[in-house]
Amino acid sequence: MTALLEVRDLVKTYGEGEAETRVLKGLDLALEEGEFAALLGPSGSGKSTLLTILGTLMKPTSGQHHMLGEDLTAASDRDLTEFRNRHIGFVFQFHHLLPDFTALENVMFPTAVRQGRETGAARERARELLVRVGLEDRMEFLATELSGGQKQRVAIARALMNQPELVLADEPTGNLDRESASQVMELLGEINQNEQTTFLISTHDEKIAASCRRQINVSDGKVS
Ligand SMILES: Nc1ncnc2c1ncn2[C@@H]1O[C@H](COP(=O)(O)OP(=O)(O)OP(=O)(O)O)[C@@H](O)[C@H]1O
Repeated sequence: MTALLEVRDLVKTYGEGEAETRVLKGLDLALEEGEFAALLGPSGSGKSTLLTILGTLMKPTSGQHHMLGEDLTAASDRDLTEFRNRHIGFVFQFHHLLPDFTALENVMFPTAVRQGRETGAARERARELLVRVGLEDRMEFLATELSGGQKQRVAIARALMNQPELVLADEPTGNLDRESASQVMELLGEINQNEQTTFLISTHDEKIAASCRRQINVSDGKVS
């Protein structure tokens, strides 16, 4: 296997002076292509902070960050945005769907906005993805007309729109009942198997973590 991403000696502090909180304290982590990994750790241990940095949405205070052979450590904000749009998908606990738009529009819009136009190809890809996540009969439903599990499926389809190599999921099942949670995990597992997409999934749920092939524990600012 080839390393998809690697961070070394990652440090992240929030605040300054007396208020300074050191959250990541020299964390090292490598993810191989095609991994399906759970990110575990007590509340406040820095899981979201790590995902935000791996997603290039925030820079670390210090440390190295490489992905797909690119050194992201010193990249400009503009380059990071482009890199993120091409290579990384996000799924959050609260799906952040646009309530007044349909499932199809929610999947298609981020790409359309980025491209500055709505292409037929984007619509086709969004349709395919919604079929893929089992929502072929809900494409034209408004986000508000969907169940929690269905909304999360839409969010997963949206995350896959640009065929990212890496999907970062922050508590993707945190808001779901047990059955919807295991369906969502099954779906992520299928996508991982079929498309070799790498997944890093933060969770507090031991069962969810056990269903992943690798468990990564964060404690005291490092991977233990
Ligand atoms: N923007 C911020 N400013 C200051 N402190 C922050 C900020 N974001 C997070 N923190 C602090 O960093 C620590 C780690 O937070 P983070 O959200 O990464 O933890 P987590 O492991 O994801 O927690 P949880 O499991 O509860 O979601 C916490 O102590 C938190 O208070």
